Amino acid sequence: MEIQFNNIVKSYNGNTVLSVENLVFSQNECIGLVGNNGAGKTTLFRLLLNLIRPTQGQVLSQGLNVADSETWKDYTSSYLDEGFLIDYLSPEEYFAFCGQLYGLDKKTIEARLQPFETLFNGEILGQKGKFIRDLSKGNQKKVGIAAAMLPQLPVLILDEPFANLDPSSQARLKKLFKDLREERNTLMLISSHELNHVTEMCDRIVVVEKGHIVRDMPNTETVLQELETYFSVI
Ligand SMILES: Nc1ncnc2c1ncn2[C@@H]1O[C@H](COP(=O)(O)OP(=O)(O)OP(=O)(O)O)[C@@H](O)[C@H]1O
Repeated sequence: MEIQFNNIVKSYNGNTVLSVENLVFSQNECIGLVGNNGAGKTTLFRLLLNLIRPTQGQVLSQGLNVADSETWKDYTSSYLDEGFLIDYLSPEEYFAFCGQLYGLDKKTIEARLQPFETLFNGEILGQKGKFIRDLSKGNQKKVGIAAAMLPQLPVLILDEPFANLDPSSQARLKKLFKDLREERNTLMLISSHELNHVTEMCDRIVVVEKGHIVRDMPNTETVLQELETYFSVI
């Protein structure tokens, strides 16, 4: 799997919010995208998922422009925000809906949700009469992440997966991500404001600042300190 940002510019009313000359994400990499509010992280994800079109340039997934080809949808799953959910469904119904898209039967869906049991903490499944709209923000996020991980596709994109989660849930989610990476080859792209989470689980850190990639580095022992210094002084 390879995703490439090729001379990308995204502007709104002449105001450039993202400008990326060349950025490549490759097979099996776990990339942590960090940056302050408004840096351009979500914009980068939205371009990659063809939710918005670049003003200039192309995002290529396996060499094909995501704006022209549908092929990337076969191997890419994502959860950016609650807009991905269907509020009037129960979590079970939503998982069934998402599973069916990928041809998963009921048993397989149940089996694949099993590892999420501790993360769900008895608050997601089996809640009679509770729909997604009735869940807390954190629990809605858990539903969205689990649904994105359900089809076990080679590319997984998650925007701020740790935000709104309590500390135990964050630790449980990290464990799920680590297990996923040990079990299968996945190109994982996650954004986070929480530097310690990304440095704990990613092998490459990309820093976005005011629409530009200002750092792109392998995760080494000194990276967390470097990032903390960087974010405390900019
Ligand atoms: N539809 C739009 N019209 C105008 N400006 C936009 C639009 N969408 C995004 N922007 C701007 O693009 C910039 C980047 O936003 P983006 O959501 O990508 O940041 P982010 O790094 O994800 O921030 P956060 O950490 O706060 O989620 C921001 O200045 C935002 O206001």
